[in-house]
Amino acid sequence: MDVLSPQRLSWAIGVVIVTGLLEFWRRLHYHRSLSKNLPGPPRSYLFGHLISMGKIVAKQPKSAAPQTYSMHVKEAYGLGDWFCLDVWPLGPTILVTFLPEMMHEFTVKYSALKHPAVAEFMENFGGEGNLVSAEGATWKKWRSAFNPGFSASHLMAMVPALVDQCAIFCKLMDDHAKKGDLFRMEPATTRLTVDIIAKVVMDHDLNSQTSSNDLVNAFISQTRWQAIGAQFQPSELIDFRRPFVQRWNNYRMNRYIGRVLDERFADRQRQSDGKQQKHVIDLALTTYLKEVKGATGSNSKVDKMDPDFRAGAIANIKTFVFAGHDTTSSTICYCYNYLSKNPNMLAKIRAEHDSIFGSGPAAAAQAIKDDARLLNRLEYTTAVIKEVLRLQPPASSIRVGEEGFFIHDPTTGQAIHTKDLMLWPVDVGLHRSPLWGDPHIFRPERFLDPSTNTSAYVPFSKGPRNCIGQELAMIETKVILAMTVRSFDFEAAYKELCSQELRGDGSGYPGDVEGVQEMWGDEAYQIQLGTAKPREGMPCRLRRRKGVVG
Ligand code: HEM
Repeated sequence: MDVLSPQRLSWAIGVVIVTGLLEFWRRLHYHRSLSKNLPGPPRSYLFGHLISMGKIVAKQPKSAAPQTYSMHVKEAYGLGDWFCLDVWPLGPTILVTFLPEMMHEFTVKYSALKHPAVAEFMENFGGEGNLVSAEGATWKKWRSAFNPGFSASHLMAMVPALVDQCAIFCKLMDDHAKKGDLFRMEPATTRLTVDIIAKVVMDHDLNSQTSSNDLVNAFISQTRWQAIGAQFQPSELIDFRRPFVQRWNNYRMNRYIGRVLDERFADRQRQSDGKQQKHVIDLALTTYLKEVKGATGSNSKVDKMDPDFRAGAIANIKTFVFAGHDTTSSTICYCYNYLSKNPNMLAKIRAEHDSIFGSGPAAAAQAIKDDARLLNRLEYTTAVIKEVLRLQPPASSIRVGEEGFFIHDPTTGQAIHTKDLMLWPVDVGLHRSPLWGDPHIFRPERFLDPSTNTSAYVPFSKGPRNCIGQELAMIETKVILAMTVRSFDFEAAYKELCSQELRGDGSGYPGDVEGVQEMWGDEAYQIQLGTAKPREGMPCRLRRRKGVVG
């Protein structure tokens, strides 16, 4: 008998189709049962919340950052401060919360595991074992190894190097001011912050502000080709070039960082005094050498790096370079934008810099180098940065629920079983919650008032998985503001998006002027590009302030 007879083939195909449909239906039923008794927008059995979500997304600017959608869903459907979004099969069933008490339950009181979407996102920016998505013993090992690299004393010691990078940035901004040209601020702050983080993490000069650097070019390309799952643009999922470009970029990053790591390892083997340094790269090597020598009980030199260790170290250095620049660069852009729109606050921050560094901006760099502790006196500047991070937080934590783990509505006490839910404390929602009184208003003074309730303020997340680089981010943003806000007047130039100067700048931004062009009255709304960034890279013009030297 013919094994592959037409009848048998039809039966086989039929069985596969029916099995597939049954499996689809089983999963659909399971996901719908997760969201069945939870609050959320109007829902249907077949589409879950997809239709309700789609209506909201359609009213937003085309490439708005997904983290902003949940706020609009809440407003449009009159929901409370936590609710469910069942978007299966496009994604997992999400429990969104804007409540600090609820977030506390799964980030501080109990640190739930990161959602698999985090590892998927980090795959192309870090890789296996990276600190952001690693768990358990691997995370613990790396976090405790790297913590000393972010101690206050080490960061203060790094300040002169930061000032040198900022001086290059000031020179570039001065050139723009002299030309009076139209340019995008985000690519410039990205190159500044990536040069800073490479210095802090690898003790290495990338010089990307003034020349082309392969590592930085690979990072920028990787961000543009975004990991699947970070953007809700279906067209991106079907671009056949994506996996090839991402792999190529990963190869370039690994090759570059691998070379720096190998050189450092060789240098270290040459140094007989085993000089203790606190750059992330040195801390990684110290951990390794301790492990190897501990295991063999030997004091002799270790000639070769174990390939597994080397891959883990590269993944983590890459992660630091990514996480350390992608978020801070947009924070700096937003600082300029908010200050330019609020002249009273601009005057206040300038007055603070005058009083602490003396009246000429040129003197600030040397003053900071001489005494980095001056940065601790910048109270108003700190409040401005905090307020920028409140309104425009670049990232949130995303966790996964588990069997037997419940979180609670703090008002009603309702217990929610978290199994198979994505737990998303959306920073934008927490930061624009009614708890703040005037949530959509830029008012740095709130952070100077001890009576302000800041429990919902979580730009760096909370608990053991909070941001390891938060102090560095604050320090570098303070340095850059201290060295620039008194020299230049900044003006966002969204009205000039169609200009040839921007269209031909090779930045990759789309120059999109179709459809809705603002969110919460702000044209510089966040889009998703790596982490959340100012739309169109914040086109702007700079002018040198009249009568100011330096
Ligand atoms: C304004 C700047 C920054 C913001 C808003 C920010 C925000 C965050 C947030 C929300 C998390 C938690 C992510 C999660 O739970 O999945 C995080 C984690 C992390 N951040 Fe930052 N970050 C900033 C700057 C930096 C810098 C400068 C560095 C590098 C030195 C850095 C390195 C990291 C790392 C390695 C983690 C993972 C920590 C862990 O899980 O142990 N970040 N950051």
